[in-house]
Amino acid sequence: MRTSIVEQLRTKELARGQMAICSLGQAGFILKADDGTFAIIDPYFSDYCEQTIGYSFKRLMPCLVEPEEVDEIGLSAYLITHPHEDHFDPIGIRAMRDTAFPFFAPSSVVNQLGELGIGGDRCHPLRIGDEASAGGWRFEAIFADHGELAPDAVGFIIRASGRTICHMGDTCFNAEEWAKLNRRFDINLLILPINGKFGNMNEAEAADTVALVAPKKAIPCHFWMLPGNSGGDVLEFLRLAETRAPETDVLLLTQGEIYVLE
Ligand SMILES: Nc1ccn([C@@H]2O[C@@H]3COP(=O)(O)O[C@H]3[C@H]2O)c(=O)n1
Repeated sequence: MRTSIVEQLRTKELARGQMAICSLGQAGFILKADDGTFAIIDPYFSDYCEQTIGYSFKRLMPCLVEPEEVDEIGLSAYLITHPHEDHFDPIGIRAMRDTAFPFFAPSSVVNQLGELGIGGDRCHPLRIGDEASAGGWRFEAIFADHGELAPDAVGFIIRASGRTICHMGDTCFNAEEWAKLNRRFDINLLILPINGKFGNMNEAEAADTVALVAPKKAIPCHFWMLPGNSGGDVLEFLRLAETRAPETDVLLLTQGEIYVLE
């Protein structure tokens, strides 16, 4: 029998300075730090999008990690970039039994967490520029522009194991803001959308983003999950990013793949 992804992550030995990154599909990732602690960002566990929007948002890839399995690893933090169904999954959150970890998210999400009965003491509303921490993890909410669809959307700088990750959330292209990220942070890994839908960057804009932010490594996301809201030509992204950002190592993760960031 195949070892579950959560068990693979739980037993993964990390040397000092390493961080494990596991893609859950769409914009979801589980992160493990070198002290053995975990954070999760934007996991889409259920079929909530299909239930609320219809078949154009039916998930094409099965859920690889159940919320109940995430309970077993004892999260340090749960991050949500904005309230859309494929990033903030109330079915998945309701299924979790672990009530010890805090949520970090924009106010619109925190309000909805309240409606799910998740108390204010566990919820930390963040606006662009706000910083927070949980155990050995440090977070900063950064610029994202998802337009009127999600006016308080954010991205996140995530720090642990001495590494700096940037998850851009859902956002359009903004050269000025990306140059600011480059000036402010030495980013080990950039995670960015390439789907080109609902205002998000497409593959060419995402490749330009990698060039402007100049991270050491980059991973595309938001493709191959929901027919109406994934997309983006991933091969074209890889080709363009390799040409336009030759200093950056651009990686393609399968859903469920665990990558160890050095
Ligand atoms: N018919 C639709 C189409 C889209 N949507 C939501 O719009 C969001 C745009 O960006 P996203 O965050 O990737 O998720 C989309 C849907 O939640 C929606 O709620 N109904």
